[in-house]
Amino acid sequence: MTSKKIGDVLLDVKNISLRFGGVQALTDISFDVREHEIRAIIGPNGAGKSSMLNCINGVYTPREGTITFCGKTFSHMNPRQVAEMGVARTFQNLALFKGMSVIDNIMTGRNLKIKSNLLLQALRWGPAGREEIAHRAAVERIIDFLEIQAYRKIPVGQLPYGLQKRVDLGRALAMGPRMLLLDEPMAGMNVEEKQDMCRFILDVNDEFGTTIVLIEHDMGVVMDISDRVVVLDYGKKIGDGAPDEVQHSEEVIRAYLGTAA
Ligand SMILES: Nc1ncnc2c1ncn2[C@@H]1O[C@H](COP(=O)(O)OP(=O)(O)OP(=O)(O)O)[C@@H](O)[C@H]1O
Repeated sequence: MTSKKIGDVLLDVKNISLRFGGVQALTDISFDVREHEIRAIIGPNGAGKSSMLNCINGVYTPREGTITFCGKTFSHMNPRQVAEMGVARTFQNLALFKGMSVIDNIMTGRNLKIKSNLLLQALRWGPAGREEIAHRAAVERIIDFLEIQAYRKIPVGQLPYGLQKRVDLGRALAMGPRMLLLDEPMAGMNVEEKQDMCRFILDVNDEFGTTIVLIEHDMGVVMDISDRVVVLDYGKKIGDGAPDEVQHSEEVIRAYLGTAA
């Protein structure tokens, strides 16, 4: 789609299988994500998309298979370790503190980067004070980038849903990720909010060089912004390729696109 430079493989998912009791959520899934790519994961409800994302960011431990990120292979990893390796994530059902302001919510994304101890932070003394100033500046840059300056001090719970999703993106960006996992970033949005979110995703990818893996149900969005698409159905991979290829695959049309609303 664009002339941007796609790099080497950043994430390599190999032969991942995952079960929940009697439910086979994922069966032998393999795909890769290249540096600077926007990679979509699509499929009908219950296809295994969120489970796949949860395997990548260490929330679920797959029964079989490996995940290699930045050349490091793991089969067991907790979410904190994954975050420390540079993977951030947004959630389908927002993971924000509704009573806290926009700025403080985004600041929580900096937690992993804060080095000074709690007492020094509380006193805002010496290095802790300087560190806090640097983190606040980073948060302000994200607020400007996402064009939410007017809402900085407002409790997130008072904002419309589309803006809350933008704050959730800001929280993830505050982690300074190399790869961003977005779980249905446009869900529940109106057309205008979707257009805004698309623009921000493309800008994050372009300006920060962040690699993006997203789950999305809106086919128009997926086809517009993705470089490559993985298609899951009943936990199996049934398609993988450029949006055009995937769109014209008979198996994909039968399983998903043909039945899309
Ligand atoms: N924590 C869990 N415990 C038991 N079963 C689960 C759990 N999470 C997911 N499943 C099951 O695994 C399968 C895949 O679910 P998953 O949520 O990954 O699909 P999805 O493609 O993300 O669906 P949706 O588009 O509806 O969000 C489904 O059959 C689901 O019921």
